[in-house]
Amino acid sequence: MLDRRHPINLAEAQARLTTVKLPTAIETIPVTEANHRTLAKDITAPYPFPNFRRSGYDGYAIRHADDQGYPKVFKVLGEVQAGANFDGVLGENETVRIMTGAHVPDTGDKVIMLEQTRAVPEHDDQIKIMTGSDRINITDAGSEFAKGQTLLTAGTELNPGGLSILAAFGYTEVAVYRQPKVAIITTGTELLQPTDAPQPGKIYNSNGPLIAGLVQENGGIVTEVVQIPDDYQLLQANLTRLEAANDLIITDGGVSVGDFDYLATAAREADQLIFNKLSLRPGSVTTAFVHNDTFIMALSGNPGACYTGFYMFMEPVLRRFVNQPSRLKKVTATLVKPYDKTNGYDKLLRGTYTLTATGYQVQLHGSDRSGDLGNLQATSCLFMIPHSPEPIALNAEVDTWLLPFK
Ligand SMILES: Nc1nc2c(c(=O)[nH]1)N[C@H]1C(S)=C(S)[C@@H](COP(=O)(O)OP(=O)(O)OC[C@H]3O[C@@H](n4cnc5c(N)ncnc54)[C@H](O)[C@@H]3O)O[C@H]1N2
Ligand code: MOO
Repeated sequence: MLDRRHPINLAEAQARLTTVKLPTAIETIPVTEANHRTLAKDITAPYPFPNFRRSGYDGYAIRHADDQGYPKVFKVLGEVQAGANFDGVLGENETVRIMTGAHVPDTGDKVIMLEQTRAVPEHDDQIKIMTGSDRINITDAGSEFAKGQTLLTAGTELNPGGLSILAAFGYTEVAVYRQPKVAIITTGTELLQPTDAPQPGKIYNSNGPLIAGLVQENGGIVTEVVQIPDDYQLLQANLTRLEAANDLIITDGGVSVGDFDYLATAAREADQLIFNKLSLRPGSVTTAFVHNDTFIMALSGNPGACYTGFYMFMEPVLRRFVNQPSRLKKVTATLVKPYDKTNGYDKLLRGTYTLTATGYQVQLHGSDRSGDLGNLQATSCLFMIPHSPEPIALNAEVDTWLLPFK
């Protein structure tokens, strides 16, 4: 029997997904592995930074009292390399040669740059400072961060800049949100293994690598990509097995109303059905449900629908798992290429965009068909043609989502 489904629109489907409980958790990992991970706790400065008075130049450290009457010869008490410390005391017209980044002696009040000095022939222990300097050329201890100051706040997605701040304070480990473990089940008796020879009626599994790449790119850990024929027992067995070891499951195909669309059956029997019909093309059959406490995103088998469905529904879930908003940037763009078809459903098309002086411009790139995949490489945005009995006007303003990593 054909079950009645209740289509909802994109916004409603996305809103429902934000209420799904996710098994988020915090883990501690090495800082060296924390790029693009989300901080779970504020990071504070364990000590002032810099934690010593630091020379900003290669030159000579002198006392204020001696900072006059140039040109003048100073006695050089020693040399302070970056990393070294000079324990002595500067007396009248005494100096130390000091390198950029080195600890300035407590009695040094100013650093005169090397370029403002001249050697004193036959007196290696002397230096002639030719002119003074308005600038101190010393970075004070604590001038960038005071002890206890917040360096990075919880919720920050770390990048190499943030990692360098952590490293600067000697942090080796950091508390971050755990990445979701994601299993992918592709379904279809028509699917060949990559090593199989082409056969009539059969196709290679292109959505498996597509979804796996998208999950990884958006912060998930792909634990398995399973390929099964249309078989309800096999599907159930795999769902049960993978639910036990994963945070999220993405399935692909078998979600429509056909005789072998077993994902639709599984969704009907789920603990919680979130939606199983969208008033949106492609991907009207896209389904979401919770089974054995695991969120399952059932994407359409049609490659174009699989792709748009991932970005609209799965990417925000993956990002929420690590406490981050979606990376898709929603903008309004001007439709600069005619699109003459009408549709009872809203249409989400694969496009390319440019940013001009007057704003974003968008156009369909390649095919608008759900079963086509030739434009997935070049697509840089998705844009919405709202349902209407009339074709959309050229230069109409359309909702557009700029895709990440494109
Ligand atoms: N009687 C109806 N038939 C269909 C309807 C409908 O409302 N009534 N909806 C159509 C629409 S719209 C879509 S979208 C598809 C959705 O189908 P499924 O998501 O259940 O996917 P399948 O039927 O399994 O496959 C659809 C298509 O995609 C190919 N496919 C499947 N898996 C892969 C893969 N891993 N890699 C590449 N291509 C794949 C599959 O061979 C089919 O060609 O249903 C319509 N039918
Ligand atoms: O829902 Mo389907 O619109 O062809 O992808």
